[in-house]
Amino acid sequence: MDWLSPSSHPHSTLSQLGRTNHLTEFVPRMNNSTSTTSNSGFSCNSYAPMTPSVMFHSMPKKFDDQENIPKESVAPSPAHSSSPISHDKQMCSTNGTVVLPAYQENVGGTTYFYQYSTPPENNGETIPPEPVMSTATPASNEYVPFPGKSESSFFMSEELRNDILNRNLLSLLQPDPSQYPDLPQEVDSYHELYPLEPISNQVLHKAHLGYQASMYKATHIKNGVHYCLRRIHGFRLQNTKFISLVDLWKKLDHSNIVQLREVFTTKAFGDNSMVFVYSYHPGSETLLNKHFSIDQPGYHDPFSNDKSTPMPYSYQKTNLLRHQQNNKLPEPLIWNYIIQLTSALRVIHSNALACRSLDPTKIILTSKNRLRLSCLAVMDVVLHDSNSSLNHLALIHHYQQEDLTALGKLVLALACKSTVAVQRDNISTALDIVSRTYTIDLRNLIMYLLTNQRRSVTDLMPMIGARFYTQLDNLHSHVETLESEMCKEVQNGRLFRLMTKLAAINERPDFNMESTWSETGDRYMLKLFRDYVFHQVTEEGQPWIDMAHIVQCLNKLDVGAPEKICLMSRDEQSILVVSYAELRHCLDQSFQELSNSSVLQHELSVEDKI
Ligand SMILES: Nc1ncnc2c1ncn2[C@@H]1O[C@H](COP(=O)(O)OP(=O)(O)OP(=O)(O)O)[C@@H](O)[C@H]1O
Repeated sequence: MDWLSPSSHPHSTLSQLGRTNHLTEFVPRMNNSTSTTSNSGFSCNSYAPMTPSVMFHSMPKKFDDQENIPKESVAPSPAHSSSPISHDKQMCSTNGTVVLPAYQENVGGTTYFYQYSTPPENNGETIPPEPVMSTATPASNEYVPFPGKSESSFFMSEELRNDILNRNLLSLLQPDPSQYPDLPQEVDSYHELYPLEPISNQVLHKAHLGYQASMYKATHIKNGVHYCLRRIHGFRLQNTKFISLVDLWKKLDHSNIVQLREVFTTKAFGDNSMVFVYSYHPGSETLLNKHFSIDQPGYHDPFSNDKSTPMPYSYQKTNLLRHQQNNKLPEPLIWNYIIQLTSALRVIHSNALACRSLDPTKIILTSKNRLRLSCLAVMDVVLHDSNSSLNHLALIHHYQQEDLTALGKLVLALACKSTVAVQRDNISTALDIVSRTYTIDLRNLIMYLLTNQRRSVTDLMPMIGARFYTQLDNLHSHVETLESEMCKEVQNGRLFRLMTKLAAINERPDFNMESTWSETGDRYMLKLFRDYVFHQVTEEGQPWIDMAHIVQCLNKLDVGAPEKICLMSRDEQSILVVSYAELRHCLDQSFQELSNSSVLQHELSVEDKI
């Protein structure tokens, strides 16, 4: 550490400086003498008297950027003289680094210490004070802000950020007790139930299961993780033979499947309910809602024409085709869904299970068209037929074939943007429309799935063909984008830890009953550094906030760069020339001191290691 003091005697030691009347604010640590051995090769204790009116500005560019050095600060003046400290051409080496000789300059009573950025070429005694204000690293290391650099480039993209924040928000939603007075406080190991859809009072609302069902977000009491509960109302358990199937489902972990966590019965809702617990994917919407919802502006099912005004068939078909041309889903999106659906079915079928609920209401989508099957195991439990004469394997094969038929209908419905298109009467028209508006491959896939022959999900792979590569490529690109976004946040996390340490130390009112702890020694330097980083002002005294400066300084502190900066006390009575390496050392020591005394010592020391 090199430091300049306005009113101390040259060549006095640090301890002497600590005692000087003019330096009431700054009390350097005695044991800093080793760390203050400057690796610049000149005496860290050198200083010269100056008047408080020294032309020092805390604007970093004035010290970092030679181009921007204020002329009045360095221009020769009557009070301006320079005197080399070291005329020795031989360079000093500290900690293995070669350091250049330094010289000092007196500007208006303040002594500045400079270091040559290149070795002096002449053998002369006096080294001219040419590269002025170079107290630090070579200019090539300097941050030069370029106009196009916006603050957002320090953080993840707005779109991704909003997506994550939105999902966090949804995860944290709490129910309003007055709105849902009947909701139990606790259901088995879960609490904070929040309905994911309006609770219907119509008993047969969920007729496809034969039972009423409702969905809730809930929090696990012990681990705080959010889950999705699917409650089947009024379900009386007849036997427990399905348990082996539930165990198989629980083991199924796949990116296109909402994982089943557990199944239990409960009377917490005031009836006999069966509850299926799944992973929670905030912000999901069903495939039905996304592509077939009449709530969407401009959507109407082209196949559901007004039966009261019958029209000629040819007219209907022309209308359908016209509608299709304007509203059809892009074919790559349909193949994207097909790949994800077949991927899920493939893993389900290969585990001797069947989905049995391949329906647009039971497929959920999250951002970037991520698709998941969301209602697995429910059919196996609710419609479990323990008296069936067919053996289990034969039943599963039968259900798997039904899955493939359901897949064919689903793809046809997507291609026609109509759930009515898959009704028996409409299928041939729908297929005709698909042939006219999509590739033959899509039609062949649908035809294959809707035939009565024995089919297998693996047979679909050749039909998908090279589209797998496109999908894979898109995924890789997406992963790379996310990784680069994450990189920024990793850097931000690193700086956050650094700032946490700084904030824990700076202006600490008392530590171990020592009221001046944070105002003295290492901590005082850190306080001045905090001002240097965050409290810059312009010459007119206006706040000067530059994210690039803040990030750059913190990064240099983090790596302990050898570069030196000038820190000035607020009363302009003390100026320190100190390297980031020394500041880093101060930070580590001070934080160590704090964490050693902390009641949460363990956590802090873990944090410190990061
Ligand atoms: N695992 C999950 N995580 C988050 N949200 C989910 C999850 N599963 C379903 N949802 C959401 O819960 C809501 C209700 O889902 P559900 O499966 O009951 O669909 P639905 O359209 O209401 O079907 P139904 O016609 O059977 O009522 C939907 O908005 C869906 O997006």
